[in-house]
Amino acid sequence: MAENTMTLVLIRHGESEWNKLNLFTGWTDVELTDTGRKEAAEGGRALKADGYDFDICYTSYLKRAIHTLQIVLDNMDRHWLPVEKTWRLNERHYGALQGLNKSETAEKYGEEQVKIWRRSFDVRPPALEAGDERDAHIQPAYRDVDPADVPYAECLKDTIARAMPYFNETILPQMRAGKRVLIAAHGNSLRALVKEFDKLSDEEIIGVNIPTGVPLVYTFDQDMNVLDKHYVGDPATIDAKINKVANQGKKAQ
Ligand SMILES: O=C(O)[C@H](O)COP(=O)(O)O
Repeated sequence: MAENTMTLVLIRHGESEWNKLNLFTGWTDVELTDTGRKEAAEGGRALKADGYDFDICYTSYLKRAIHTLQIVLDNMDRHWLPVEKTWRLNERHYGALQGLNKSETAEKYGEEQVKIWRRSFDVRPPALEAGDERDAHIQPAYRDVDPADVPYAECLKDTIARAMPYFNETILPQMRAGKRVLIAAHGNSLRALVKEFDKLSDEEIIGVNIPTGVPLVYTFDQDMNVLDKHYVGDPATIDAKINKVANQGKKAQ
């Protein structure tokens, strides 16, 4: 790649306890499973084996992404890298669906409705009520966030509206200054970035599913045109993981 290109690596957290149980998670702060920790370690080892290195890392306020990043850095022997955490890279807020099983929700409301809640660009899932125990307004992690910015439910459009300003104002200047950036985040906060990077239409983004724990490498020119984009790892394994995510909203067989 030419010298004035910028490299950015995205990684979705490894399998979480609620991915394993197939529950809508959103801002619920659940831990990685052993499988998730292994996925993160494999992601870190694959990056190191392919010669990647980083100068600065970003992650969300949610421990499944934070721990994924720590495991990746552990496997790259890069514990000392600066890490900035922001709620703006949190998973899309799944509102009142948080805690419900995706297949059971498809049995109850139909697969089409679940697909709309999971993948539509601008239809929000049902909102949480203020004061619900799942309401982020009453959680310590968000005590310094303007309450007006803390959602009760988000569609992808909302996630883009809170993630992209952070990307453009905080992350992109680092990239332009020549820093190699790693972002550990979530299925839908990464879909938000991918939609913008790849200039996908509201329809095209519906078909995009991000696998757990697999590094996704972007190379941009200085105008943020994508010069290259590829996952690091075995293509068949990655395809199987992508299909698994796509099928999580189907009724149980
Ligand atoms: O929040 C969740 O449930 C997952 O992290 C992403 O879920 P999705 O693939 O159903 O949107």
